[in-house]
Amino acid sequence: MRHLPYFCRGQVVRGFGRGSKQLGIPTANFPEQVVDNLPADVSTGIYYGWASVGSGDVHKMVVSIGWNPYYKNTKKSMETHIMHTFKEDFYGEILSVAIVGYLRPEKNFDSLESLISAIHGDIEEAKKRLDLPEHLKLKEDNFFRVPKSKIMNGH
Ligand SMILES: Cc1cc2nc3c(=O)[nH]c(=O)nc-3n(C[C@H](O)[C@H](O)[C@H](O)COP(=O)(O)O)c2cc1C
Ligand SMILES: Nc1ncnc2c1ncn2[C@@H]1O[C@H](COP(=O)(O)OP(=O)(O)O)[C@@H](O)[C@H]1O
Ligand SMILES: [Mg+2]
Repeated sequence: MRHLPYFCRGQVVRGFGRGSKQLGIPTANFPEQVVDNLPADVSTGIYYGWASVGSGDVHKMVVSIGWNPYYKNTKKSMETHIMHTFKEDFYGEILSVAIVGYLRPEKNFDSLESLISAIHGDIEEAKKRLDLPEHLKLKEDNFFRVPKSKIMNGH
């Protein structure tokens, strides 16, 4: 993982519509170009880090990169679940993410319930690890400040 932390930004697009919301775990999907531009050594798997929507606050996140073996996708995807309750959907907005650590490879599961509980496990582990000082400092990275400073609002 030579490339971590890895910073990237992109527009939130519609996913495969399988409704991860039905699992209680919505994931904001990046467009194909963002996924195709990932460095070769950012392998598929489950990662954690920080994310912000537009010029909003920076929150903890988990991100899944790969082919979702449980669903046997044919196209590689990069999907971010943000540990925050948003008032509404944010399709079309710019999502900024800083991937700071790796959790595990993508896996297949015998049931939807076991996929869901694995993801909940990832979320808990990510929350813990992101409280480490080495990770907390990335929350304050200038990467997350740039979009804010560009918004002039007439002043
Ligand atoms: C933290 C996290 C871990 C995940 N792990 C796996 C996994 O191990 N195997 C898998 O097939 N899908 C995994 N997924 C992806 C889900 O299957 C995916 O979110 C679901 O297919 C819904 O996608 P949608 O955005 O197209 O609705 C993971 C997603 C997240 C957020
Ligand atoms: N905490 C959150 N993390 C990620 N996306 C969220 C969150 N809350 C609301 N959303 C919205 O839910 C959408 C993703 O839901 P999902 O069921 O995965 O649909 P899709 O298949 O279109 O990606 C995101 O694009 C975003 O607009
Ligand atoms: Mg999604």
